[in-house]
Amino acid sequence: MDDKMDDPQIIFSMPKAELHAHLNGSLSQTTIKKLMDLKTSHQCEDVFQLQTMFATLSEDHNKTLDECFQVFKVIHQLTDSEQSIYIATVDVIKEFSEENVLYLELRTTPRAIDGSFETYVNAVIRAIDDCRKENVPILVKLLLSIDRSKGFDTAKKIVDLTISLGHTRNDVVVGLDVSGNMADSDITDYFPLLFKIKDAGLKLTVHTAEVRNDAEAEAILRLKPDRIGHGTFISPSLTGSSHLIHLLKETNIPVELCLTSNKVCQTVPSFKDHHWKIFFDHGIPFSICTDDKGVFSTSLSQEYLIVMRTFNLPLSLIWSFSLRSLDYTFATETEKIYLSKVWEEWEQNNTDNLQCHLSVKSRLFPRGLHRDLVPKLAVALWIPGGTSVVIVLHQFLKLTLSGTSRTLGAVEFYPIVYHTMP
Ligand SMILES: CNc1ncnc2c1ncn2[C@@H]1O[C@H](COP(=O)(O)O)[C@@H](O)[C@H]1O
Repeated sequence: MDDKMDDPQIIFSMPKAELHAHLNGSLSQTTIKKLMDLKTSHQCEDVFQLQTMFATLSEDHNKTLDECFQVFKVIHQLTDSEQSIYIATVDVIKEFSEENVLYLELRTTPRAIDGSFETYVNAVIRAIDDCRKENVPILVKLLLSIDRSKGFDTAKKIVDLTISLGHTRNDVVVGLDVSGNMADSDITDYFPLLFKIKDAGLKLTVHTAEVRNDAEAEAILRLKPDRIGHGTFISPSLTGSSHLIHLLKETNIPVELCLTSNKVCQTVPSFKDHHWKIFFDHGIPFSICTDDKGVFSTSLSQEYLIVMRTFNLPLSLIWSFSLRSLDYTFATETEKIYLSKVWEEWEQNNTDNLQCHLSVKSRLFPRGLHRDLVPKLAVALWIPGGTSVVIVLHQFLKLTLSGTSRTLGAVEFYPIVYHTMP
C-alpha cells in the first residue's frame, strides 16, 4: 500500500455524502458547551453530567444501546427552545461542511416546543435556509423521524407534518425516518403511517435489525423502504439468517452503515467483524454514515478511514463508495447530476492519488450497471495476487493502463482495486 492510501487528509478532502445523521446525536462538544451556557443550573441539572457521560462513551466502549438512548434524553434537555434548535442545526451543518460533506441528509424527531411540533421543525428549516443564504457549500435535506417508543398518536402527527411540509417545502423536507429503541414497540403498528408516506410520494428509511428480531426485519424488508439503517442482524455472520440477507439482496435496498456507532453500542464485536464486509461481498448497496457523530465522537471522514484501514482498501475504492452513495440520496435527479459533476471534478484533480496497483485509472464499475453482472465476469479475470479485473459489456473500452488510454470496441474494463480479503 503506498502511503497516500492511508492519508487521512485525502479522505478529509474527498467530497462525501452523509445519509444517516441524527441532529441531536451530532452535536459537538463545542455546541454542547454553547447550549449549556444558555441554561441556568436550575433549568437543567442533568445537563451538567453530560460532559462526564460523553467522556465515558468515548473512552469506554462497553456501552449498550439502552445506555446510548439515555444520553439522547439528556441532550434533548439542551435543545428545548427555538433558539437552541436553530443553533444546534447551524453548527451541525457547518461542521459537516468543514470536513467536505457536500450533501447532508439530516434527520430529527420533532418535539413539542410551546406545544407545537411545527415550531421545532421550523427552527431546523430556518437554520438550513440561513446556511444556504450564507453559501455554506453543502446541500442539506431533512427527514423527520418518528421515535417508535413514543406511540402511534405522536407518530401520526409527525407523519402528517412530514406530508404537509413535503408539499410546501419539498426543496428541504424529503421524507421520514423510523428510529428509536427497537425494544420499545412493534414496528408493524406503524405500517399504516408508513404507507401514507409512500403514497404521498415521499422517501422512507427505517432503522432495521439494529438488534436481533428476524420477524421484524423481514416485515420491514417486505415493506420496501427506500433505504434501511444499520441492518446489523441481517448479516449471517452476526447470527442473522441467510434467508434475510438473500431477501435484502433481492430487494436491493441500500443500507446506511455506521461502524463506530455499532461498535460502541456493542451490536458488532469489532470493526473487523462489522457487517460492511458481508454486505460488500454480497453486492448490497450501502452508504458509510456517522449516525451520531457527537455521541460517538466520530466524523464521516473518520468512518471512511475506519473502513479503509480495517479492510485494507485503496483510496480509489473508498472514493467509489462515496460516489456511489450519491445514487442512494433522496436528492432530485438534477441535484444528483450536479453533485456527480463535483465528485468527478475531485476525481480528475486527484488522479495520482487514485491510481491503483495496476496503475489503472478506474471506477469500480459504471453507475447504472446491474451489479449482478459483476461477480460472474470478475471470476473469469481473477488475477492471482489479490487484484481482479471486471469486464462488462458496455459502449466503449476506456482503459488507462500505465498512462495509455485505448478504446477497444464494445467492452469496458473496470478493475476491482481492492486487495484480497483476508
Ligand atoms: C445509536 N443508534 C440509534 N438507533 C435508533 N435511533 C437512534 C439512534 N441514534 C439516534 N437515534 C434517535 O435519534 C434521536 C436523537 O436525535 P433527534 O432528537 O431525533 O435529533 C434519539 O432520541 C433516537 O430516537
